[in-house]
Amino acid sequence: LVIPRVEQYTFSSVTPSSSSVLTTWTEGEQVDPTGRAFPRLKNDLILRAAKGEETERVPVWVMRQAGRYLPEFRKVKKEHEFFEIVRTPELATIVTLQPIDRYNNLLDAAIIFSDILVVPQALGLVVEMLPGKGPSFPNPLASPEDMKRLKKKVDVHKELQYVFDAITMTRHALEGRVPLIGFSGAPWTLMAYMVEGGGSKTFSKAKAWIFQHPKESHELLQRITDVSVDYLVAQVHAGAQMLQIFESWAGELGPNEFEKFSLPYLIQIARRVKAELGPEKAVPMTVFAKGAWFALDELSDPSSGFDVVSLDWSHTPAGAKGVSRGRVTLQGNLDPTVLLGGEDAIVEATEKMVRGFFGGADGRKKYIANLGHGILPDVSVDAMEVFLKTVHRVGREVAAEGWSEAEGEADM
Ligand SMILES: Cc1c2[nH]c(c1CCC(=O)O)Cc1[nH]c(c(CCC(=O)O)c1C)Cc1[nH]c(c(CCC(=O)O)c1C)Cc1[nH]c(c(C)c1CCC(=O)O)C2
Repeated sequence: LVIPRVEQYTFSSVTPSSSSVLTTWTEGEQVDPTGRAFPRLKNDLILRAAKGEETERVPVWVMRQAGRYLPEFRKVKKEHEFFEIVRTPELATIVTLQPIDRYNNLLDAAIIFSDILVVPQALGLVVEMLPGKGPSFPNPLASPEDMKRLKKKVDVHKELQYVFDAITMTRHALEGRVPLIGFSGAPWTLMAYMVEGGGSKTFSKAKAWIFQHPKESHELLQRITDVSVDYLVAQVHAGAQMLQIFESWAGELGPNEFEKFSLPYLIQIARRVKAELGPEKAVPMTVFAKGAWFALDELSDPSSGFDVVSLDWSHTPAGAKGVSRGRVTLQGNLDPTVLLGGEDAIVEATEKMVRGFFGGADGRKKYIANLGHGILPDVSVDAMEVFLKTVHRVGREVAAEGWSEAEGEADM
């Protein structure tokens, strides 16, 4: 692996976008919950892209970047169970840093190693991670009656302090190399797991709930929302510099049901988290509503409260930009299986994507490269490197072309 030299990013060459919504980002010194100063951030590229500012290249990170495709992760997994890693701040820190260390200077963000299912656990449900099978709830919510089993009041500091400790520890260990992303599952996706008891082909149990028991479904979604707001706010206090909400099963709902059972809770989360943090502490928020191509217009509306919309691979860059109309930063959206296609396929698809989202008259801003869903376990570490390097190269090329075009115009 060739490790590039440390780059310095200038703050002065960019002008803040007038369309950056709702928040300001604290650029001064930030302290952890004990009052100890966090290391100064050396690479704020992704935060500037989220704010809508022009960037000199394209920031990039990858969903599930700390995961089974990494041999160093599999090594940790041999000795420790999944939720043991999640609950042990030292282990979560080590694993979060693995891709950052391996792809030194190629990744522009770290995402805290945890899982969306810690919130159902905090609500009182048992969740196991079965090797090779994924998450499993021994006692899912079979009917609305079962909601009695959920904790009425959840103190996130009592139930999930290990996540906050992992965030604080990781933020120190990162030494300001890249920002740290916190996350949570969106209410519908968590409800789907809580009712189905695990993954599902049809989600027929969870979907039957929303049609048979709409009132109780809203009650459940609201309870998950309330915990999620506290959970996300506390992640920022612990040191998270950006937040992503994973609505992984959005596409299981049609547009009408998404409108009722997903979107209102996503918006509520973004608005309440920002209101509770206030303008001084608010951080950029990303929504990933997988499969909800029909909701891009609404999610791009500044009133939704999101700064970044993460796209799956069902969008073309031109199509997504046409609908989103520069109101938010777009993130995504390479089909994760392209990384199984070999170097030529990766370079070609990545180049097309980066030029599509970052190029053009309105380009050089509002774009963060990522995959359209998590990286697959059978991707090689070299394929990941090809993807990251291609994003860097093409992003710089597009930015340079843009600047010379602008100079050309000024000459005329
Ligand atoms: C739906 C969902 C889950 N978890 C998550 C989502 C939303 C994102 C998405 O849609 O992929 C989110 C998640 N899960 C994990 C992270 C860590 C941070 C990262 O590197 O992105 C994040 C952000 C670790 C993990 N979460 C899980 C692993 C694999 C654990 C193992 O080694 O067996 C990791 C690294 C397990 C998990 N956890 C979950 C499933 C369905 C599975 C099993 C399938 C799989 O392995 O991908 C629930």
